[in-house]
Amino acid sequence: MASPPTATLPYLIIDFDSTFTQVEGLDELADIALTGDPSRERIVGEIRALTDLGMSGSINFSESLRRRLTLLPARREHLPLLVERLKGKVSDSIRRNGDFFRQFPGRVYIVSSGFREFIEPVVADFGITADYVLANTFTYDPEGRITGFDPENVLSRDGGKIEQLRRLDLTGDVYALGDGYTDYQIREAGLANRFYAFTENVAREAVVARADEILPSFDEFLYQNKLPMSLSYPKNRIRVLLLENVEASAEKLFREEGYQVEKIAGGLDEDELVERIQGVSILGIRSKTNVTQRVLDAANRLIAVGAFCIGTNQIDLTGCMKKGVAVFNAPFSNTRSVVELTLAEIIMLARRIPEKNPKMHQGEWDKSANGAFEIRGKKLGIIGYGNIGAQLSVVAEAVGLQVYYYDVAEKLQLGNATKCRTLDELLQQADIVTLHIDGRPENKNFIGAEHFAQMKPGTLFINNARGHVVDVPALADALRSGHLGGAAIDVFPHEPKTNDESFESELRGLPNVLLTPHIGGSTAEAQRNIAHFVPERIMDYVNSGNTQQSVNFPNIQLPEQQAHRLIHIHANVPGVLARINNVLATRHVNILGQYLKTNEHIGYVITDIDKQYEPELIDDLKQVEHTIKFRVLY
Ligand SMILES: NC(=O)C1=CN([C@@H]2O[C@H](COP(=O)(O)OP(=O)(O)OC[C@H]3O[C@@H](n4cnc5c(N)ncnc54)[C@H](O)[C@@H]3O)[C@@H](O)[C@H]2O)C=CC1
Ligand SMILES: O=C(O)CCC(=O)C(=O)O
Repeated sequence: MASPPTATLPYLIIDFDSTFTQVEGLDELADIALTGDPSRERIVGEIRALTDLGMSGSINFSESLRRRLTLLPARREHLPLLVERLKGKVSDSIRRNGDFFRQFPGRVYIVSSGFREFIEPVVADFGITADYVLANTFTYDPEGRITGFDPENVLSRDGGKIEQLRRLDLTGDVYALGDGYTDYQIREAGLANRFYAFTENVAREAVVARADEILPSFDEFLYQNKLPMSLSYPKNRIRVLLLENVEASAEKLFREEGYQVEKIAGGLDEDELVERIQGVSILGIRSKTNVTQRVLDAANRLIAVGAFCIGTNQIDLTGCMKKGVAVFNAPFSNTRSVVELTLAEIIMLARRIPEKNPKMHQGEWDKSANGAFEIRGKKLGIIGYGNIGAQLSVVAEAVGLQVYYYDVAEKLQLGNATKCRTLDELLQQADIVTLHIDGRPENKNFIGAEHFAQMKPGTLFINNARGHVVDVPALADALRSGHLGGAAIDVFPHEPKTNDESFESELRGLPNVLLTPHIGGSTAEAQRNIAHFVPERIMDYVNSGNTQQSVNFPNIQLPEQQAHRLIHIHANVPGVLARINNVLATRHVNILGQYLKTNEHIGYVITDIDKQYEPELIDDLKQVEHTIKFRVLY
């Protein structure tokens, strides 16, 4: 059996407000009762502040409760609405582990200073019956208005939870879980062996400081106590490191799933990353951080790298693969942004705006048509007809450019675009040359002096792809000599790691040259798209093993998981699958489904098996020769 033993569960005393649910019941009740009332925000705010003072131990609990209820204009008919709302706000990790509560009837008590009227129906969905809910009760006037609380109920008093626990007189181990000071007091009074500060929704300093353990999620409690849980590993133990100012929603998405996230504004150089990578399971970068073999050697827990951009040339993809690290990028999230910038640059260069704009700022009025032309009917040469090149082709035709393109790969010709069989053919006829090739190492200095020489005099040149694909000194020469009519460059072989570093390049100060700080993909839309796309791919990989869209792993889109899933990454040598299946057969494991895909370096096998298996199976599988990484998903 994979599931740990269940007999020895201690009694769990779990708080309700901000622990079982994400919110405080009375705050929500006030919010419902005051719908449409102009003073709603103020009163709810005052109630929240009083809740906080009571929970952190700053004022007496009974005073906090009394003052809140005085402010609360709620009625009996608001309660069903509150229950509905609270059912949707059960803490994520509690909801995830609903089966745990159903498995242990009689061992879990909800002890709360909140009110039975809304607690009972919420916890009933988890198999916790009314007998195991210890909470306050409201009092009402004849019209159904809530007037206060039953003063006879022990939980309405200061020290109420302690007294309630005394009366319960539980024998054996008792663990208290909650976010409030009164939950800690149960332990302080010697009525619980341990107090766990539950911080998934709120972390109160005074409470956390006194806890035996801090629980960022209920998964962590189950994991620490070797109790059956819905996840194979608590997410709060998985560290995510996000560099280079990745847009905020990425952090939010990871945090919502319970991951531990650290963010750094700039990029890190190799030495810095080597130091920071220890213990990190998921690394998020953009174009400036290099994931080298040295970084991979220092990475002891890395399972995935997210490139929050298109390019992945900054990552040693093969090195990652051989270490069982899956890499994901956002292959089209900023495509349109680069296309729009390129089109704008074509027009700006054609009108010599890079020269005219600074003059205007210096008070110089230089009205002339010299060297300025319309783009209509001009020949645009696109080198690299991938996602960006092809989309630019469509947009450029719409504004009257004649498109010529060159690509090493066979590409679908869009609209009226003309395919060039060789690079020379394109260079010799284009009025504007724009680069959209990828940054693979073989493309280093792809465009050099001999290519600039082949371009027509006055050609405009654009590089929004990667800095190292152009020989920059040769470009500077071609601009200085006046052979090129202008250039727009967004990417450079050496880019500052942060906005605090200065930008050095021999392109600075050259005429009709538009320089931008690698902002082709830096739009709100692109960053938002990327910040969703990449975390979703990575979390799907962590949760289900799905490698669809990975840039270095064999792509497998897996069906929904059946029972337990074994994820095995191994060196692609003959016989590994046979060995895996041999182990499964020897341990009499029933296979429900199996999926295998390989590439030149690794094999990726996913096996769905019945939940019932001997725990030794896992060690056996880890020991299969040529295993790189192995994990189990529940
Ligand atoms: N400036 C910025 O902020 C951004 C830059 N980029 C860069 O733009 C470039 C293009 O991106 P996508 O179109 O999404 O990539 P893609 O992979 O879809 O297209 C690249 C195309 O270039 C072709 N190619 C590669 N080497 C070539 C060569 N030597 N000669 C001719 N064709 C060659 C490939 O066959 C492919 O069709 C990448 O380098 C990417 O990193 C992407 C997004 C933002
Ligand atoms: O915005 C970034 O960080 C990099 C954009 C880029 O070059 C890419 O997506 O490949």
